Amino acid sequence: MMVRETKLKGCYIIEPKIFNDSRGYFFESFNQKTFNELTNQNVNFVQDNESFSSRGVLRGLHFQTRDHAQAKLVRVIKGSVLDVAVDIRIDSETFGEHVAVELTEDNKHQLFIPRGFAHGFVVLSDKAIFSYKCDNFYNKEAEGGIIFNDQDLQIDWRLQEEDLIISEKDMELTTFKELFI
Ligand SMILES: Cc1cn([C@H]2C[C@H](O)[C@@H](COP(=O)(O)OP(=O)(O)O[C@H]3O[C@H](C)C(=O)[C@H](O)[C@H]3O)O2)c(=O)[nH]c1=O
Repeated sequence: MMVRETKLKGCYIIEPKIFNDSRGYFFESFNQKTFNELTNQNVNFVQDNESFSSRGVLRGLHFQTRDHAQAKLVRVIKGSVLDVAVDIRIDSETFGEHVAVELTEDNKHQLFIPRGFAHGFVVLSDKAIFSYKCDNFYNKEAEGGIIFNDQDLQIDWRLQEEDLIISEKDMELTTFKELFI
């Protein structure tokens, strides 16, 4: 497993070691000991999620507030997505900055997103199965979000806006500025 920290402190790209042979492939999609050693974290994941989406679906940007904040370890089992993590830790040197990482069934890369981030992704392939681990439970009442095309965040989602498929809920999310004023 290779781990490298992004420009956002505590946010890591993980490249698992893939064992290919004549049957196909094997890799450890998560190993708590290796993960905690290489990322210097002590994360205890409690909930696994999976979503299936078609090309153009954009889920996010979402977070959970205060004690319900979630760290996530995200990956793609089928297809490809552009995964975006936004640093919304108000005391962070990279407050308001984001990383955008292509996660695909071929590269098998994973992104660890610590608590204090907003998260979203857009599907670049025809279909995508997105799988992720959370270190805190879902809490509907604690859900928050930032509109995908926020003018201050300036996220390049790669696809044309007219090709995006976004839920009504996500189209009503607030702006970054409104969150912190
Ligand atoms: C997140 C979640 C949702 N739900 C229920 C609530 C809704 O009835 C249904 C769909 O939820 P939602 O539209 O919020 O799903 P996504 O848009 O994929 O939300 C996720 O999108 C971005 C990418 C994230 O990082 C978050 O994990 C999460 O917010 O599943 C649950 O029962 N448990 C859960 O943990």
